[in-house]
Amino acid sequence: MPHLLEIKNVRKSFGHKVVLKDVTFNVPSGSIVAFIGDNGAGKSTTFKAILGLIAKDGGTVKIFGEENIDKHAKLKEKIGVVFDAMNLPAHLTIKQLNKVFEKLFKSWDQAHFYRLVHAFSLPTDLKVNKLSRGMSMKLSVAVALSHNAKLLILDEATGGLDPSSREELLDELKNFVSTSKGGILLSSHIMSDVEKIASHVVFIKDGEILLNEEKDNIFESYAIVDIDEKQLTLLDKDIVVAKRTSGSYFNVLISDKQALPKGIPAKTISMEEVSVLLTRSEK
Ligand SMILES: Nc1ncnc2c1ncn2[C@@H]1O[C@H](COP(=O)(O)OP(=O)(O)OP(=O)(O)O)[C@@H](O)[C@H]1O
Repeated sequence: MPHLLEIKNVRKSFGHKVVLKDVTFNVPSGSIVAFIGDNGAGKSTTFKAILGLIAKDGGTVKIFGEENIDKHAKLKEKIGVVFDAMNLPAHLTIKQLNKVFEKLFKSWDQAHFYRLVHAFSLPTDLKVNKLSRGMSMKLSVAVALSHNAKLLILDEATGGLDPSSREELLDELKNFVSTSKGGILLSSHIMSDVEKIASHVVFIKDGEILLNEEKDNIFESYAIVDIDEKQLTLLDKDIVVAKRTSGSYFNVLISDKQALPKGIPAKTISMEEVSVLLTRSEK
C-alpha cells in the first residue's frame, strides 16, 4: 500500500535563495509525523509545495499514491488542512459554518463536528471574527477533523493554545489516527507536544532534512554525549548524527548508544535537546 503522503527530492528557490533542497520523507498510514525546524527552515514552504499552493522547482509529491491530487476532487476531500492564518468565513457563526460545510463536503459529519466544538469549548453563536486566535485555531482543527479526512496537514496547529486546550487537541489527533488509520503531518515548535503524540520526527534545517526517524527509536537508541577531542576520535563516524562545539568540548548526537566506546557515558535525552543540537549543529 502506498504511503498517504510521499515527498521525494522536492526543491524550491525564491529568486537566488534556495529554500528546499531535495526534501524527502513519507507519512505512512497510522503515523503522526512531526516536522521540526527553526523559524525560516522551510516547513511552511514544504506544506505549500505539498498542497500545490506554490510551484515546486523539482521532485515529486504523491498523496494517496496520486501525483496530481487536484484532478481528483473526491480524494482532495480526504485531506484536512490547518494553516496558521486560516480563512474561515469571518461573518458566520459556528452554527452557520456547519450548514456551509454540510453542503461543501460530501462526507461532512455534523455530529462529530459538534462533539469537537463542545470538547474545545467553542461558542456556537459567536461570529468567526469575534473568536480569539486560539479559538479560531481549534475551530480550524474541528473542521479538518469533521469531513472524514485520511490525511491531516497541520501547520503550527497547537501554537498559541493554552495547556489544557493543547492536551484536548492532541487527544483528538491521536483519536483520529487510531480510529481512521489515517495519518498526520504536523509542524510544531513545542517539543513536549511532539514527545506526546508523534510516531516519527523529521528535522529540517535551511531547507535540508537532517534527520528522519521513528520517535521511539530516538529514545531507545540515540544519545547525546559531551566529549573532548580525544574521545571524539574514538567515536565510530557512522553513529555521529550531529556535532556542536561547546568551549573545549563537543556535544554529539549519536544514533546508537550501544556502539559507544567504554568510558563515554550517554545522557538520557529529551526531544528539546535533540532539536537544539540538530538545528545548531556544524556541517
Ligand atoms: N514567497 C516567498 N518569497 C521569498 N522568500 C520566501 C517566500 N516564502 C518563504 N520564503 C523564505 O523561505 C524560507 C522558508 O520559509 P518558511 O515559511 O517555509 O519557514 P518555516 O520553517 O515555516 O518558518 P516558521 O517556523 O517561522 O513558520 C524563509 O527564509 C523565507 O523567508
